Amino acid sequence: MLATLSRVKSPRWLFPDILLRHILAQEVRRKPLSLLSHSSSPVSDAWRRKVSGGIRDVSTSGTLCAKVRGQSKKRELSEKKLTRHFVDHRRVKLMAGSGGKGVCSFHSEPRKEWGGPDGGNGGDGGSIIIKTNRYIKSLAQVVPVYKGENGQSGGSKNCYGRNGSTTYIEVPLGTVVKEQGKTVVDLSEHGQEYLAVYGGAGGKGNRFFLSNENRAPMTATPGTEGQERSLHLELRTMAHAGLVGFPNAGKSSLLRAISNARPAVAAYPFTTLNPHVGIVMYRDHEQVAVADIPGIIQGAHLNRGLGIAFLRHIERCRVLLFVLDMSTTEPWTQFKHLCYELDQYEPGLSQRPQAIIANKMDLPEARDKLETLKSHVTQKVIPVSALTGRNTEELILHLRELYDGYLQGEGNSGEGKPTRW
Ligand SMILES: Nc1nc2c(ncn2[C@@H]2O[C@H](COP(=O)(O)OP(=O)(O)OP(=O)(O)O)[C@@H](O)[C@H]2O)c(=O)[nH]1
Ligand SMILES: [Mg+2]
Repeated sequence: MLATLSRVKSPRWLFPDILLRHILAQEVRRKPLSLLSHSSSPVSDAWRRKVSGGIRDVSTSGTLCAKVRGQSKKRELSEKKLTRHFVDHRRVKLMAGSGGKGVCSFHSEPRKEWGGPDGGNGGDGGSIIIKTNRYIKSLAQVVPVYKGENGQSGGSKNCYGRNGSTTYIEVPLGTVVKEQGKTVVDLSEHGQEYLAVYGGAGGKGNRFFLSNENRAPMTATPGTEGQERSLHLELRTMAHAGLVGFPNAGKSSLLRAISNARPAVAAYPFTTLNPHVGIVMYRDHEQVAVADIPGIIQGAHLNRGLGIAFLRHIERCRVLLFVLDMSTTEPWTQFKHLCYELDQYEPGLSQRPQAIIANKMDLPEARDKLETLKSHVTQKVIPVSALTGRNTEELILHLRELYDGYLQGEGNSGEGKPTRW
């Protein structure tokens, strides 16, 4: 091709650059690199360098030219970072928009002496609505103060002011709205709305006051102030089952073993600082949500350790899985302490349908204690090893039994029913 070009001695400018680049690229692909460098082509080296500027001589394959990207897998947030992102309670001040003021004006037109009143009403202030969204997982995006949009003032020529638009505060499923310590509403369904503050009514223009007695009213009223409220939003994680245990008992390891959740695991207490929810999948497509919460210690209700405030996250769990570390001296005492702390948070909380998970059964010291533990408790004890995954099937099956029992029993009453995931 290049030979042809040289033979006809066509001036370079006859070929647009783009065409020449294409021709040279074809040539480059066809010839081996060694030949290209010693090519006897009449095309000058400088020109060749120019037209092949954008062409890679060595590789013309798309894969090698492509930008090298890192793995597309989303990086997991560390527990410390997650603590910054995961906010489970917020105090908010809500101020609805005020109504726009009504206007006093009279129609004026040439040769129309008595036009009459034509002042329009003001628009209503915007209300503020709290709405649940299942795709939001924390209250982090909720800001401390919300101010609704004010209604616009009315105008002359009977123009009404525009209403202030409604402000929506999106919150996760399971948000409880409290005012002065009392629960106002429990938002547990996707798309559920709670009208928290009403916008003020728009004022009336003087046209509104026109009557047979008063043909030229001068009265126009200002809009009323929007409602104001201080509310406390509290998130209670929605899960069917909750893992309860002392720090280091292996709750997070267990959740990793039975579900797709990836909470951090480490050999020191209080690794988990935020609740994590994992979904256990069954063959019939049933899904059971299991929540891993921070560890509880003896005296947690006196604010020892991390306290028990995070127990709000298992308040909605209908099934409790007590995870005991079988390598400790007296796992059954741990169980008693756990029940006591739960009852301190909410009397009767420890009485929910439950099972005891005897974890770390791979350790030799654990095996001897299993029978003693069984003799101390009446509940079903499931020996497992979260580390090796041994006997987790029994746990998964028993969890399903507890879940089905809940669905047939009190679950059908509807009250406090956790969402299906
Ligand atoms: N040998 C053995 N070690 C385990 C087992 N399960 C968990 N561990 C270890 O116990 C340590 C604590 O495990 P975690 O899953 O972080 O415990 P946790 O209960 O979530 O702890 P906190 O988040 O602090 O409450 C880790 O070093 C785990 O590797 C088990 O079945 N066998
Ligand atoms: Mg943990």
